[in-house]
Amino acid sequence: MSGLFYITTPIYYVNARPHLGHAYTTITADVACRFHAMKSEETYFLTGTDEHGDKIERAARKEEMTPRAYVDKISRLFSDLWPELGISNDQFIRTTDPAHQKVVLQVLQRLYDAGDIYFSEYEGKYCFGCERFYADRELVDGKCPDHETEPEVIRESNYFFRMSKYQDWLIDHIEKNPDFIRPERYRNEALAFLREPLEDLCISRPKSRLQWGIPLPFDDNYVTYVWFDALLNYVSALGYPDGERFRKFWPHVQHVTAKDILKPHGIYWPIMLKAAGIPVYNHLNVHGYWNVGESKMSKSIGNVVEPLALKDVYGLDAFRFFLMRDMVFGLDSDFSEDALIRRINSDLANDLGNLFSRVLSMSHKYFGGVVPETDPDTEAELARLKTGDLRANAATAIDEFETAMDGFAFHKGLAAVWELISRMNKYIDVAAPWELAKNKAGKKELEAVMYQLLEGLRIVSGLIAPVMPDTARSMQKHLGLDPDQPFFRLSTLRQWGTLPPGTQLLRAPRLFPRIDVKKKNAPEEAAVTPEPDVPAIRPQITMEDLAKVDLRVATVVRAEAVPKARKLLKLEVDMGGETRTIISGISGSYAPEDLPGMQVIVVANLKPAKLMGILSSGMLLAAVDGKSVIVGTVEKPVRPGTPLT
Ligand SMILES: Nc1ncnc2c1ncn2[C@@H]1O[C@H](COP(=O)(O)OP(=O)(O)OP(=O)(O)O)[C@@H](O)[C@H]1O
Ligand SMILES: [Zn+2]
Repeated sequence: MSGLFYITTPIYYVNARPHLGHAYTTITADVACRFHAMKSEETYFLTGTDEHGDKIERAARKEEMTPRAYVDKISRLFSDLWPELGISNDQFIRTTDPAHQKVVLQVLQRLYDAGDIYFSEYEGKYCFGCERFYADRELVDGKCPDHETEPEVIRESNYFFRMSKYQDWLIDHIEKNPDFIRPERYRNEALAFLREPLEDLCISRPKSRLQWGIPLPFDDNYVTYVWFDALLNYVSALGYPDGERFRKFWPHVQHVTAKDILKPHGIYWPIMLKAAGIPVYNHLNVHGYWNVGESKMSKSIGNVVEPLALKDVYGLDAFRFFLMRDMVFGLDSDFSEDALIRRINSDLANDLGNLFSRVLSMSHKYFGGVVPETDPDTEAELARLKTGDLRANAATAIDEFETAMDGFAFHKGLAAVWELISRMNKYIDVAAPWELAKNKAGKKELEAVMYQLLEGLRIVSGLIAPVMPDTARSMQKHLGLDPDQPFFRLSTLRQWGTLPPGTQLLRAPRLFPRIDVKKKNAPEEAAVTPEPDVPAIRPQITMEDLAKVDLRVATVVRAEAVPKARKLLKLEVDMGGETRTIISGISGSYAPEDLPGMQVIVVANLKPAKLMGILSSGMLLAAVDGKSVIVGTVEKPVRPGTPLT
């Protein structure tokens, strides 16, 4: 463990107000930061705004403001939003900050002196919407792929950064450091890009065309264009080159971005760092897009969702939980309010909320709201007998959570916690405390059962803290713990038996009110269980009908995306004695790397069919709940090929 952690978000371009996409990236960084604090690391969290360029000049003109007044206004929309979303950033940087501009000048001058920046005339196809030149091969039918307009041919003299010189170095670096860009699909994308010769990067604009930028230190007729200005924020914020914070945190840096800026972060930035003699970052963590229907949520398209509006209706923690749980980090995800409501009702109101209030209510009923004594022998005996071993389940959940969160697989980290919650819910049903309470002889067992459940809740409350800090604090408070003490530390969570017997518990709260799907916008006050709509049961069949279907357990060996298909994955599964290819429409809910090793249930005698030109021999069983698809599996590992009867 390094003991230090530095995380950054992209600096957002201030030509429009923030939307859910920006909120997602920033919440992601916040969750990662809080998680590392749980590991007792010292953390530093940077976000900010990118404030130069002609899109901003134009946006300001449209509002009849000076660029300065305009960027002040929009930047404030971002900096004011973050506290509302529970973002714990240590610094908010603006590329118009004088200290930042000074660093940009220093680095540019150094690279110019070293011969890595040169002056050259350039003729090219320029898209004014994108503010960049396009190579012919990047155009679609001769048009800009984003704006669908034909770029104009313009001739210009400009300054260029000699990126080509560092191409081989970068390929080697990415190959030697498999986690440098993650998840893997983006590493592969970066490597694929580097298979083509890397062109030098145009880094300036003549002042005649753009004034709103940092003037080049070696030529006053030009201003810096985009990347040197923007990317250097990650070091200038730390007081590069001599700042104490730079020395301390830079060796531990991780960046987070969406895939739209993979190229600048995965290619330009490491090369800029290398050329400037600054150590290269540790990890670039890249996520996909929130889509609305078929399109990326984006301010240019105008299909944006306001994060504050959702937070105000559904509550901050529920909103943060939904974003972290529903998106597989790295893949695209469809946003819908219905999906958000489903998550709140099932995972939060039902699974977690009910568990918490059930356990607290029973503790009040049986022990007057005081944490009971317990003894290890009874606990061990219970685990052996019938009820399952919550202590072992909790240890597994913590390990899986830690591994997943370290690797930015937030959805998996939360799934591990919900697995523990589900085991605790089952534990109550099996242990049936209400039966034990009926006679005196059951007292010791009852105490042990309730103690384990309370201890399990303490652990759950700690594990959810990075994603749902307010709920975590509330749970801790109700468990009689001082929420200001470092109970969220992973090391404390690992110590089974930390909750002191004799602690006074508070009355059970309602952590998450169910949302009435019909009334939607208002969280409902009462009612606990009814589930959202499920399809009607189909007509009856006989045993003979059933016997026709051959269901087998199979183990996934390999999984990959099917090119050009949005929802399909190609799986190789081990059926015991034979390996089959199965195409399955689960890519919206699973990343290929999630699947190898997972045991699935396959309809083994389904007639093979071709999907996207690939023969699929069999079908995976899965629960389809709206847009989320959950693969059916077996409760314990079994031999591949085992039939289900
Ligand atoms: N749909 C989205 N899903 C996830 N993240 C997004 C989304 N849109 C924006 N972001 C976040 O914001 C960053 C880009 O910000 P930008 O200001 O360019 O937003 P935008 O709405 O995509 O703008 P534009 O429509 O002009 O491309 C991304 O790298 C990502 O961090
Ligand atoms: Zn364009």
